[in-house]
Amino acid sequence: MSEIIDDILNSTRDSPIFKNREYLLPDYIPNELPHREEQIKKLASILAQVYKGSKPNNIFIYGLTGTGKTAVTKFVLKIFQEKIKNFTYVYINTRQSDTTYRILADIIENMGEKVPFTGISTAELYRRMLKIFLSTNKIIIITLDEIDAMVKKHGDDILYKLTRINSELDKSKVSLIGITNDVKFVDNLDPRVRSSLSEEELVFPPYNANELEDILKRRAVLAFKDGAINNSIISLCAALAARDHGDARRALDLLRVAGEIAERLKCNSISTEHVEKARIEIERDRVYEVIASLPFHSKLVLVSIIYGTENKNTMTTGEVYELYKSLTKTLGTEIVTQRRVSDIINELDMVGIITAKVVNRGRYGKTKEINLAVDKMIAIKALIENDERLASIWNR
Ligand SMILES: Nc1ncnc2c1ncn2[C@@H]1O[C@H](COP(=O)(O)OP(=O)(O)OP(=O)(O)O)[C@@H](O)[C@H]1O
Repeated sequence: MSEIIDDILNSTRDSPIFKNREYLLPDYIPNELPHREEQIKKLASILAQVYKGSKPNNIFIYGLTGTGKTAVTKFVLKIFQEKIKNFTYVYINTRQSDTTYRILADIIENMGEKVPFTGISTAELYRRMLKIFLSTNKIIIITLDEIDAMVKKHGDDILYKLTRINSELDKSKVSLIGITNDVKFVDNLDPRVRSSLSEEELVFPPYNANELEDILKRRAVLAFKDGAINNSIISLCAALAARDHGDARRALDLLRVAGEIAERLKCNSISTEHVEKARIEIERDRVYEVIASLPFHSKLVLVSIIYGTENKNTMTTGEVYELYKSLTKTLGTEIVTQRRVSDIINELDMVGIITAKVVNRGRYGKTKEINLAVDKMIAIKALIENDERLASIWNR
C-alpha cells in the first residue's frame, strides 16, 4: 500500500506539469485582479468614507458566478483594514452560515469574542453583538456573501435587523455589503431591506474571452512549469468559459483539471484532448452537485422525469405530476401542489438539469415538453447517494 502512496507523492513532486498547483485552487486569492479595476475603484471610493470616520453607505453587489465579486470585495476590504486603524470587517458566507444564530455567532467570533457551543438564545447573541459594537470605536463592515441562499431558506429577518442596527448604537458605525449572483432575488426582498441595502449598487459583468485569457495567462505563469502549457490551450479554456457565461472560476478549473489529467496520463504538456476531458469531468461534477443539493420534492420531481422519460422522449407537466403523486404515495411523504411542481420544473430547467420547452398544441392549448438534459446515470447516482428514501425507490 505504502508504495502506491509513495508513487503518488513522487509523481506530484516530480510533476512535469505543475510548478505550483495552489495558484489554480479556488481559495487562492490573487494579489492582482485584472479587468475589475472599475469595480475596485467604485468599491474603494464608497468605503473611503471610513477615512473621515464616517460609516459608508450599504452596498449591494451582484453579478453572475465567477465574475470576481468575492475576490474583489475581500481584496479591497483587506487593504482598507491594513491601511486604516479605525476600521474592521467581517466576512460571512451565508450559504455555509445560513441561520440567524450562525450569522450572529460568526460576527461575534470575527470581532474577537468566543461563542459557547450551546445554551445561548439568538436574542442573547444579538445582545452580545450589540455590546461589542457599542464598545468599539471602529467602523464595522459586515459582508454577507451569497445572501440569496440564506434568504431563500430563512427569510430576510436577519437582514432587516442588521439594516436597522445603527439606531440601537451610540453612533452609526455598521455598514453592510450584500453579495448575490441571483439578480432576480432582489425583487423578492422586503422593500425596506432592499432600499436600505441598495444605497449603493455595484454590478459585476461577465468576463469576455480576451479578459479570461489574460486572467488565465497570469495564473498559468505561476502554476505551470515551462513548456507544460502553450497559449492555444489557454485560449481554448478561456473561449470555453466565455461561451458558458464568462465565469473565471470555471476557466481556472478547466485549466487546473486539464493539467491534472495530463499529469495522470503521464504527459509532459497539456493537449486539447485533456481540456476536452476536463470539460466533461467538470460538467459531470457540476451536475452531481446541483442534483445532490436539490430540495427533497425537487428530487422527487426529477425522479419522476427520469422514470417517465425511460420509454418515451418527452413528458408533459401533467404526466410528471401523476408520477410524482404516486411516488409520494409509495414513500408515504407529503405532497405539493401541481402548481408547485410546475415551478420546480421551471427551476430544474433553469439550472440545466432538464429541458422544458413550451409547445402549442393548437386547440388543446399550450403544454410543456419535458426531457432530461443530463446523463441519466450521473443523475441517478447523485439522487441515491444523497437520500436514503430515494435509494429505496431504486432498490425496490
Ligand atoms: N479579475 C480576476 N483576476 C484573477 N482571478 C479572478 C478574477 N476574477 C475572479 N477570479 C478568480 O475566479 C474565481 C471566482 O471568483 P469569485 O469567487 O470572486 O467569484 P464570485 O463572483 O464571487 O462568484 P460566486 O457568485 O460564485 O461566489 C476565484 O478563484 C478568483 O480568484
